[in-house]
Amino acid sequence: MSRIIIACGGTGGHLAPGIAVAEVLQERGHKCLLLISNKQVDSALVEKYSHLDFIKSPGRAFSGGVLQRLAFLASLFSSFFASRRMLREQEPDLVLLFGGFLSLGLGLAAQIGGVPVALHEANCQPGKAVRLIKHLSTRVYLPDGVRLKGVPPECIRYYGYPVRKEIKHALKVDAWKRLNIQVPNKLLVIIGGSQGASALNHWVTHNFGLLAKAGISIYCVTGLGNSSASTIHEIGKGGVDVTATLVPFSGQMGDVISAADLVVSRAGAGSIAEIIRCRAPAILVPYPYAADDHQYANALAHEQHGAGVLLAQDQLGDLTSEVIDLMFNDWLLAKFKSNLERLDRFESSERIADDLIALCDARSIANAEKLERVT
Ligand SMILES: CC(=O)N[C@H]1[C@@H](OP(=O)(O)OP(=O)(O)OC[C@H]2O[C@@H](n3ccc(=O)[nH]c3=O)[C@H](O)[C@@H]2O)O[C@H](CO)[C@@H](O)[C@@H]1O
Repeated sequence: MSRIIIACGGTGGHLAPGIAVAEVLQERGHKCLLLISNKQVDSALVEKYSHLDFIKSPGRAFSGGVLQRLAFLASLFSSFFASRRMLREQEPDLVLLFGGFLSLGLGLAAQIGGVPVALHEANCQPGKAVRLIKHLSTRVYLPDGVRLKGVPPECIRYYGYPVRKEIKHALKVDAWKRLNIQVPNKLLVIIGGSQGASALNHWVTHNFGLLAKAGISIYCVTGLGNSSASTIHEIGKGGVDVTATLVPFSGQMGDVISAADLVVSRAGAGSIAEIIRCRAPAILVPYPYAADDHQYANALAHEQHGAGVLLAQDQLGDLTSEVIDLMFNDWLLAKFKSNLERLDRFESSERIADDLIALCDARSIANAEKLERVT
């Protein structure tokens, strides 16, 4: 049995793949400890995974002015020393880092403590933490076609984004039933990533009247703290009741995405991988302030694969007509769906888990041989 510490908190896009890999490792008899942050979104996401072990760690993102940067450095120190203590107590065979601020302290502590580091980058434009830790890593998992300067090719694996096993493509009617919604004609699903997207939420409230007249119901995941759960009613064609359901957070993202005829989403790597898994044609609106514009790179790759459409946030004025055009274009939707099927990396979690186990085994063998030579 190997012991692996997984740093994956801070945002849903890091935490969800950490959970996906931990579940496979645990099923295979290995022990995982998942490092998460104090953020509300982490607590909401882990709620239903009581069979996994989570531990909260201090840490904050590298951003803002001089004071925030000093606070970041202070939190990096405290996370580094907390990680050193944890490594001594847990004696892991390996640490797996999903990027973000929680990865830095643990990555440095692991490197100094002689514990192998594996690193997963989800985005088509690698993030700061990943660029800093890449030199410490024995293994780096990258999205297809992405290069990371300075990492030897033998350390790189292209295994895709691990999607949690409960996120599955479901029949629309079954998903509607489980979400407890009535859809008289078509359903548009809006997802703003794990934090929600206020620009998309505003677009929903200002455009629902028009969409309802075109026969389009809405299910919108607004983000924690952005609104309370509510349902808005409009009268659609033929006097039917058309609804917009708003929920701040969902623990059923597989059903939410599968329920859609069309999705409008931010372009986080996690949402895109789940949109692919659930075969949902999507219009992606990248968050324009994401570090190094990585969401634009993610959305562009998705569009170039013929699996959806990229719409910049400064073109939100065109979104309503885009939605209405695409929603009733069965030919294009079918084309997107067949390309989505082609893009699915079904076995990402399993391949990463197998590879991590092989790395742990190789380390045990090397350690045993070293011990034999000494004695
Ligand atoms: C603003 C920003 O910089 N976001 C980044 C963040 O993603 P962020 O966490 O914003 O979003 P992602 O789309 O990558 O992932 C969201 C994850 O949260 C889950 N979820 C979301 C809402 C909800 O109500 N319930 C729920 O379970 C989704 O199912 C998914 O697994 O990390 C990703 C991975 O590095 C990046 O690609 C994103 O660009």
